[in-house]
Amino acid sequence: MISFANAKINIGLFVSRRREDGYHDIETIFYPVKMYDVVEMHAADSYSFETYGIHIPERGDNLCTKAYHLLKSDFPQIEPVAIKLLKNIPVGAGLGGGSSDAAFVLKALSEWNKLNLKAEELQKYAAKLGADCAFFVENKPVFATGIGDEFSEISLDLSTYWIVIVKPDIHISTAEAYSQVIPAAPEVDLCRAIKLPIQEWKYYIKNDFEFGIFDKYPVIQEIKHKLYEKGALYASMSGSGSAVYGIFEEEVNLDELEALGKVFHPVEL
Ligand SMILES: C[C@](O)(CO)[C@H](O)COP(=O)(O)OP(=O)(O)OC[C@H]1O[C@@H](n2ccc(N)nc2=O)[C@H](O)[C@@H]1O
Ligand SMILES: Nc1ncnc2c1ncn2[C@@H]1O[C@H](COP(=O)(O)OP(=O)(O)OP(=O)(O)O)[C@@H](O)[C@H]1O
Repeated sequence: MISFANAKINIGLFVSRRREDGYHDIETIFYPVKMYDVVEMHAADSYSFETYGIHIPERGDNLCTKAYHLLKSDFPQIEPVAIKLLKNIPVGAGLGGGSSDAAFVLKALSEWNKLNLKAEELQKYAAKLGADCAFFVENKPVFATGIGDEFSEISLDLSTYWIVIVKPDIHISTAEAYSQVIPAAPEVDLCRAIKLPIQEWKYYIKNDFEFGIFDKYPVIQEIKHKLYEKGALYASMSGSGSAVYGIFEEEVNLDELEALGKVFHPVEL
């Protein structure tokens, strides 16, 4: 079984409160983008996991492996599988790649083993693997609250725009990024702001991580400025960075940006 695990961008991100458990309450909009990791699953005698493509810095088990064991602990009937992951989504980028891989493993295991798990059940498992992970179960544009795992659907379609993602050679740890934000009540109602024309978003929709991250890594801010110079209607860092996206009315030449980071053009498969 092959799954194509897509990335996400955050449109606006307010960090409102530090919780007792060390996590933070946030308000953000998650929007799926057409940039994919490939997760291949084969029947096997015992569980195994291999990665190809972009190198993933080791930090314990891969999220795909954690997803497999998490579901297997509740459903012992799950057959062993060999998972091969082709990693294309940059890591430490704020694009949610690892979370997406894990969510797609949960969905594939449920389907393959005919567990018939509903979206809400899969979301509960996903939330145990990472705050971002639950979003990828339904994978639709949503307004997210809580630690980023409570959703209300929104109507937002950017399919007629040209989205570009620029990833500088900087790996940002999500935990470290959160530790440097001072939480504050959101200044703006994101659900209302998102209904404004896109060229007005820049006046209202901001990402609270940008302030601290731009200070530490000025090149990320430079990328954002360049995207505006090139005509972006809206540009922002995604999640805790380091990737920055731009939303354009139409395709433009961004060769100049290659000097600052790798330029990705999300496309239909
Ligand atoms: C920055 C975002 O990408 C925005 O969508 C997410 O909030 C990050 O979600 P994620 O990568 O799935 O995060 P996790 O793997 O669950 O957590 C990594 C670390 O980030 C911090 N963290 C994460 C999410 C959150 N709402 N508050 C936090 O403080 C915690 O220190 C946690 O130990
Ligand atoms: N399948 C995976 N893909 C990517 N990273 C993984 C995976 N499994 C485990 N990880 C670990 O997660 C780390 C990346 O997580 P991190 O939250 O910092 O960044 P991210 O990929 O940009 O995601 P996010 O958008 O959630 O911030 C990696 O350094 C790696 O140690």
